[in-house]
Amino acid sequence: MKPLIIKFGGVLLDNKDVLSKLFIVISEYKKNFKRPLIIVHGGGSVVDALMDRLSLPVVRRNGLRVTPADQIDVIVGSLAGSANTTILSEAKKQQIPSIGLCLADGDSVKVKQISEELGYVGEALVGDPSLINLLLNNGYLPIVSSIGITDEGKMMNVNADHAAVALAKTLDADLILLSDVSGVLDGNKQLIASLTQTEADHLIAKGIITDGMIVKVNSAFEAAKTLGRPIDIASWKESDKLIELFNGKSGITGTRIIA
Ligand SMILES: Nc1ncnc2c1ncn2[C@@H]1O[C@H](COP(=O)(O)OP(=O)(O)O)[C@@H](O)[C@H]1O
Ligand SMILES: CC(=O)N[C@@H](CCC(=O)OP(=O)(O)O)C(=O)O
Repeated sequence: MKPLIIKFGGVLLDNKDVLSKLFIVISEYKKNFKRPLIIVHGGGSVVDALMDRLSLPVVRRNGLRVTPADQIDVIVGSLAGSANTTILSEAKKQQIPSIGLCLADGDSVKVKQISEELGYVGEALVGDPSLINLLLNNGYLPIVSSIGITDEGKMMNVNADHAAVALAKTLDADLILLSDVSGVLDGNKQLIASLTQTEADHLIAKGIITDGMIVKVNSAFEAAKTLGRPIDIASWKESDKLIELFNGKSGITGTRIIA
């Protein structure tokens, strides 16, 4: 059975109760279904809060955080440090054997600087599956932050949806993108059950899909095309539906992205 990557981030990391509930579901899933799981996480809102406390500016271009040299250390501390360890703590509470990693560990996802303008922001590329497969074969749950390192040894901030897609390609894994919304919403804030690239392009052009959701939808199409299967975007809030979602059942919840 293919491994499953569950990606989450955003305000979930500020919400310990919901994060705890999600880990109860993950623990149940691990006990009942022998499928290897991997978590990839972001934590953009945790970084935003830290930037605010440090009076550092937050600038995003096309959904990506501009990351100057004087911010990369605090972003690494926030994502690969506190966000990663917060998630690890929830796994430990559920007695799930787990390990905190970043994209550079085992060269699992390769990273290349995107442009001088964006600063220390990395493009996520297919890497080496060996380390994560070794951990999965030994029963560990890898919890991977979206911090990477270039071949030249520069730390990079990677959008966590991009990171999750690159890791899914590396491991030939299934992928679910969990967020703080029930899925992709239309102009009347109603959930869209499934989306093709043409429909999505139209909603982006009309300004109905904006900001981080543009990155998420485009990442999902990229993954769906390469992996040859649909990708679900759903909410981490709907814990009662997640097991079925993890098992690939359609029409349960969220938006199904179809290449
Ligand atoms: N059409 C849309 N449907 C749903 N969410 C949207 C849409 N357009 C923009 N968004 C915004 O995208 C956000 C999710 O993207 P993002 O904040 O990057 O999520 P995450 O942190 O989970 O990766 C939602 O909270 C919402 O504010
Ligand atoms: C380059 C870039 O934009 N990096 C993101 C990484 C975190 C992330 O993607 O977090 P979510 O999954 O919560 O959105 C950032 O700094 O916010």
